[in-house]
Order: sequence, then C-alpha cells, then structure tokens
Amino acid sequence: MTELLTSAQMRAIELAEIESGAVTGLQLMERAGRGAVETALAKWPELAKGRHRALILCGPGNNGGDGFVIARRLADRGWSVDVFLYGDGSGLPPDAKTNHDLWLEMGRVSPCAPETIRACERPDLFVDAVFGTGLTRPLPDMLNEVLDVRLMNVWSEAQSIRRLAVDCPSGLNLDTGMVPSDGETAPRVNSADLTVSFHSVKAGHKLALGPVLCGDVRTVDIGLTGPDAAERAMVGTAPDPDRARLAAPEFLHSDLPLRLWPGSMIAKLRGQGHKYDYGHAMVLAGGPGRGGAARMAARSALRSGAGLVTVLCPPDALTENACHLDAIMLRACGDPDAFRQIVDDRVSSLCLGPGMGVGEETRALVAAALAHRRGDRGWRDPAVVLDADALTSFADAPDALFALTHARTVLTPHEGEFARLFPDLAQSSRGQRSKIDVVRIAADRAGCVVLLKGEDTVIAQPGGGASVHSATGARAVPWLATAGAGDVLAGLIAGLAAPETAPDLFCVTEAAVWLHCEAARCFGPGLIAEDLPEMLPKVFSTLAR
Ligand SMILES: NC(=O)C1=CN([C@@H]2O[C@H](COP(=O)(O)OP(=O)(O)OC[C@H]3O[C@@H](n4cnc5c(N)ncnc54)[C@H](OP(=O)(O)O)[C@@H]3O)[C@@H](O)[C@H]2O)[C@@H](O)CC1
Ligand SMILES: Nc1ncnc2c1ncn2[C@@H]1O[C@H](COP(=O)(O)OP(=O)(O)O)[C@@H](O)[C@H]1O
Ligand SMILES: [K+]
Repeated sequence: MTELLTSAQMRAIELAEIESGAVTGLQLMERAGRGAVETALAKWPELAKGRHRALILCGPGNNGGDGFVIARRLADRGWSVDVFLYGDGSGLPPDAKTNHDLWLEMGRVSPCAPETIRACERPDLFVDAVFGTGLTRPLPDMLNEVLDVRLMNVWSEAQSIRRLAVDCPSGLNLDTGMVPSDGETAPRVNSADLTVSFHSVKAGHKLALGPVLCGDVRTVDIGLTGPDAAERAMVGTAPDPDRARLAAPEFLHSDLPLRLWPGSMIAKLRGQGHKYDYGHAMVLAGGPGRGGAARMAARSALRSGAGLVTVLCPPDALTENACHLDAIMLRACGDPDAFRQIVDDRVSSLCLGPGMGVGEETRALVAAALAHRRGDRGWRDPAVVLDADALTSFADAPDALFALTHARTVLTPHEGEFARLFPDLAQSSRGQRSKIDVVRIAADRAGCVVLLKGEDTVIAQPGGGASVHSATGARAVPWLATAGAGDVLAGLIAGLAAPETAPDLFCVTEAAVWLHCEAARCFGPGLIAEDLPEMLPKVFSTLAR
C-alpha cells in the first residue's frame, strides 16, 4: 500500500534527509527535474525523438526550481525553451536560485504575463512549475489566466500540446485536493495530462478534484525512500495513525500481487473449515415492499464469504422475502425482543440500515445489535455495519448512536447521511479541511470505523488511521452511481468480516471498497446494483495472482 503524504510530512522527510547529510536540497531538485523530464518523455515517446519546443512557467519557490532544472535538461536535448518566472529571481530560495542562475547561462527568463505568453511560439510541451506543496492561498488572477487550459487555444492544434505539472497543477492544494478560491471569482481550470510527483503520492492527488486536474499521476523516486516509509505502509496491517494510505495493490511504486492484497484480507480464499468457521452474517430488512436493499446486501455477504446469511424481517414481510431467497435463510424479527431470541452467539456480523425505514423501530434494533455480545466462547463481538436508514434514524440525536457504537462497528454513510450525523463536518461546512481529516474526526467522535463514500472513499478509525480508495482514472466506475450500490457494499463488509479468521475490521473494510469497485469494473457500463454480487466470483478468481 502506498502512503499518502501531506505537504508538511513531505517537507519533514526532505528536511530530515537533508539535515542528516545524506543528500543536499540541490541534489533532490536535480533528481526531481530530471525525473519529470524522463517521465514525460517515457509517456510521450514522440517527444523523446527530435527537437521540440517547451514553455515553462516557474514559480517563486522550489517548485519553480524544478522548472529551471527541466528547462536546462530539455535545452541539453536540443529543445527550444521559453521560461517565464512569476516573481522576482533574486527572491528565490537558494536551490531554486542556483538553478535559475544556471539556466540564465543557457537562456532567458521573462516575467510571467498573459500577453507575452500568448505571443510565444506554439509549444509542444507546457510545463507548470509555479506552485507545488508550498501553495498557501488562492492563485492571483493573473496566474489563473495563464494557467487556464483555454489559453492554449491561441495556438494551432491546441489539443495536442502536452501539459506537464510538476508535483501538481498549480492552485491545487495537495492536502485536500481542493482548489482554494477567494470566493469572488471561480478558479479557472488548470489541469494537466501528466503530473509528476516526488517520493510519494500526496493526499491531494487522490482526493476531491485532484484526480481530475492531475491527469496521469506518476511518482519519481528522488532517493528519499527509507525503511521507515516502507514499514509504515505495510500491507494488511492496522493503519499508521499519522499517515493515510491508498487502498490499492501497490507497494513502494510497484504493483503488489493481488493475492497479497486484497487476497489476504479474504478469509475464505485461504482458510479451511466448515460453514460456521466462516461466520453467520445477519442482515435486517424493512417491511413489505422495501426488502430489496437488504436482500442485495445479504447476497453480497454470502458471495463474499460468510458461511451462512440470514435475513431478518418484520413478520408481514416474510412472504415477500421468501419468494426471493433460497441460499439465504429467513427469520421473522420485528423488534428487539425477537432479535435477542434469534441472534445467538454464532452470529458474527450484522448489517443494518438498507431499506429498514427511518424511525424508532430501527433505532431500537440498532441499539439491540450494538448491545449484542458473543457470550462466553471467547469469540470476537460481531462486526456491526450500519448504513442508510440505520444512520438517518439517528439524525436528531447522533450522540445517542455514538454512545452505543463500539470498536467492531462500521458506519458507511454517503455525504448526505454523513451530514446528518456530523453536520459540522458536512461538505458545506468542511472549509479547507481535507476529507481525510474530517473522517478522522468523525471516527474519533463515533468511536468506530467510519467510511465516507464517493469516488474518493475515505475510511478512518479512532486514533487517526485512515485510508483512501480512489475510483478514478483507470479505475473510474461512473456506472457505480446506481441505486442500491451502497447496500451491496454494506453487505460486502459484513460478509468479509464474518469469518472467525477475518482480519482487523478496518483492513476488511478497505478490501471491501476495492472489491466493490472491481466488481463494477468487471461488469462495466449498464451495471445495476443486483449485478455487483454476481461479479464477485469473477473478481475473486483474479486474486490468486
Ligand atoms: N525541498 C526540496 O528539497 C525539494 C522540493 N521539491 C519541489 O519543491 C516544491 C515545494 O517547494 P516550496 O516549499 O518552496 O513551495 P512552492 O510550491 O514552490 O511554493 C512556495 C512559494 O509560493 C508562494 N505562494 C504560495 N501560494 C501562493 C499563491 N497563491 N500566490 C502567490 N504566491 C504563492 C510562497 O510565498 P509565501 O506564501 O511564502 O508568501 C512561496 O514563495 C515541491 O512541490 C517540489 O516541486 C523538489 O525539488 C524535491 C526537493
Ligand atoms: N461515480 C462514482 N464512482 C465511483 N464510485 C461511486 C460513484 N458513485 C457512487 N459510487 C459508490 O457507489 C456506492 C453508492 O452508495 P450509496 O450512495 O449509499 O447508494 P445507495 O444508497 O443507492 O445504495 C458507494 O460505495 C459509492 O462510493
Ligand atoms: K506545479
């Protein structure tokens, strides 16, 4: 798994390495600039042959310093290079100043202004080295104008001008994935075809607008990778409280075999035993005509590996459910008393919410589920997945829910449900806080794992451990925005968490989100929620690799 660093963490790593004497800032900058050029030429082999023209915008910090290295490296290859500087060359930090001066021995630096940039000859490569991890405020209007992709239209065949961003498209906050704005003018669109980042991916590359603006994100090793970084991002272990990670089969810039992750998170792929060893998952359903959501969750739990799955529904919904269920068992359960009689100590996971209805009855069943313990056999308490109506039923009193939740609970809200439980952390109130940070706060407050859905799904547990799953780029699955997809995810978590040998609940939840997305990718466009559980066998069949 890959670490997702904040800008401050990246600076701290660089500083520690420089202070240790292992490397100088100038060496790091040279490697960064060289790495950006090599990565761009590898992506666009047509630019690796012959001489081309680059237009490079440099900023007043070290990101600009990388830009001067890139200018020098391209000029060495015979390219024509136009360099513009935002700010004053004499005010550059030392390493950037050194590279600025080295470039001046080879070419010119012009002040950054829209008119002069538009008057340039058409470039083949446009390089944005204005701001990276040091962005502190919204871009000034002039920079918004020159970085706007539409400026390219002054040149012929604008579509074929390649846009390379150094560390990020300038204006993007690498902690949040948001583009800060002064609220008066909407920020313009600065997007790149290729973003070359250094040492490790930053959170902002994967959150919010980051994936859309950055294009293809590649990471260059600039020699900072140490055992510390490797160990902290270990696969399948509980997350580091200080470092967020990416829920993806990657490790230290390389692909990880799927059998190691997520394969090792799926008990049934590696275990032995009878059905009870794989646990009994129970899914609570709503009244007549509302059972579809719970049935899809139940099917997903059974497909993902629970040994047994039972749907519990109010007595008047028995006939409807019986018409639809075969391998999944069915019991009548309309209130907490019935729940306590039915749920024995072999029940190892519970899923509540999909289609249950909002109100007192659901609140009472949620309370009964959260109070359930496994008894004297020494087994873990059941995992309790709360989604949809189980969350909305507590909109008026979220603290009442948080008083009941325990460490084996997962809340799986979408943004709307999240806003009901955590109004001060809702998207509209989030300000410049990152999605990772608000989900961390939510997990601390709720005392359990919280998963906030989206193309950038964030999972956090109390104490700070956090993970991001990014359904973007090659893993984009817009067709997953379909009614019931969330119900299937809730069931998938319950199913993966049910076996006695299931890993830690946070790790199971991470794997579930990846598998959910993978099932959608496997099916492709046209997907409806019912298709997701049916794709799981195909996904599992790829995990031996
Ligand atoms: N350190 C290393 O060894 C290595 C670093 N590397 C590279 O360095 C980059 C980080 O460099 P950095 O810390 O200098 O920050 P950077 O992004 O250049 O910007 C800071 C400057 O911008 C200014 N500024 C900010 N926002 C602004 C705004 N909206 N409008 C106007 N001005 C604004 C800010 O001004 P201030 O806020 O201080 O007034 C300051 O002058 C990193 O992304 C990577 O590319 C690589 O070479 C690897 C080795
Ligand atoms: N555009 C998208 N790209 C990737 N995943 C998506 C997208 N839209 C929705 N999803 C995922 O689909 C699921 C939808 O869940 P939810 O909003 O609870 O739907 P429902 O309540 O209809 O089941 C979540 O896991 C979410 O992350
Ligand atoms: K940049």
